[in-house]
Amino acid sequence: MNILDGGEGGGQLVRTALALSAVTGEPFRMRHVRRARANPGLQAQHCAAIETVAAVCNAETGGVEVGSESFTFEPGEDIGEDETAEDLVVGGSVSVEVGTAGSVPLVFDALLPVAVALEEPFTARLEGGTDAKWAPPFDYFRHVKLPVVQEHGLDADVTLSRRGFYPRGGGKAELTIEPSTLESIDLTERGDRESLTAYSVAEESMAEDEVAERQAEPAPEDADVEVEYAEADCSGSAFVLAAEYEHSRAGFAELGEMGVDPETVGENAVEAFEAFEDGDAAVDEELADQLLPFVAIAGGEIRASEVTTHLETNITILEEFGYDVSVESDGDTVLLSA
Ligand SMILES: Nc1ncnc2c1ncn2[C@@H]1O[C@H](COP(=O)(O)OP(=O)(O)OP(=O)(O)O)[C@@H](O)[C@H]1O
Repeated sequence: MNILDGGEGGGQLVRTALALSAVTGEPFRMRHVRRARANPGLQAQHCAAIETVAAVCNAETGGVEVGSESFTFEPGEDIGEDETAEDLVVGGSVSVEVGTAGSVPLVFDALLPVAVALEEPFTARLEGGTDAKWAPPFDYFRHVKLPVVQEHGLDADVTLSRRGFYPRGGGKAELTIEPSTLESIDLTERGDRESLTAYSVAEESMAEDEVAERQAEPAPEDADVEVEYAEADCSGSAFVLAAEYEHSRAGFAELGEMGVDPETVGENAVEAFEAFEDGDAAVDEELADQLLPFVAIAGGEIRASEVTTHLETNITILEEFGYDVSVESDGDTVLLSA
């Protein structure tokens, strides 16, 4: 069994380990889960990711509860003697409640790479936060990350039936992954920008104050603007600026917050977008760390703006599963290759 140390990073190490364990069939124990965080151990969102990925590969799990700093994950509980790792990953579906506003897109992140090991389609129905803090808002997942992996051969589809904001959550979304073969992920040049779309969403009671329109006000003039007011269990808002380039994509997301003007929410995302366009990275910082497991599995090269701690710690987990990802400085950018 692979013994992993989760102490140097956050929940992303849990998600990466789950995906790779399901893909390789290699069981693992993770110790010191989120040890340096103010609330160490597994949180509801991580337990939901474990439950979801366990369902797709028939895994036996141990120590999975909120606050636990050590857990085990063993794919293929019922595996027969003459079966191989590929037989572990089964099709079907699972319904999981993340609870309150725990992030649904982060649970999807853990499941998405497992498509490369599937024999039959698998659907995960999740309930929780669709637009939660410290996580990709739903429109980032749907309009930035998912298209990138789809363009590289991953067959998956997502639908949203209800938004869920902090603190109540209650959002509902479903991800279906199909058996897929990934192509090498080569994202080293952006090329010219082909489109820019601002997705601005707010809970319906905020329409009176035109929150979604005001978030989108600072968007560049050439951006298409999509404003949405959604029914949800509590108020909340999100803004995502999604850029599509000749060879790549990038997204810049902000959540609305009490005491912060909607215009400032939009401005923060626009500033991040402008800084990105001033540099030479091919993908935004968050996408770089989220694509790493795909680069490890399929090979390829990504040009990112810098080595974030998310990238560094994620690479250590990939290495534990036998994947080799190198990081090389190249002028003002870094090249991640496998
Ligand atoms: N604004 C954003 N846009 C896109 N992705 C984001 C954004 N904010 C965070 N993310 C992504 O969310 C993930 C957060 O991972 P991280 O390990 O920090 O979170 P976690 O599972 O909530 O655990 P922890 O609380 O331990 O940090 C990362 O993959 C990061 O790229």
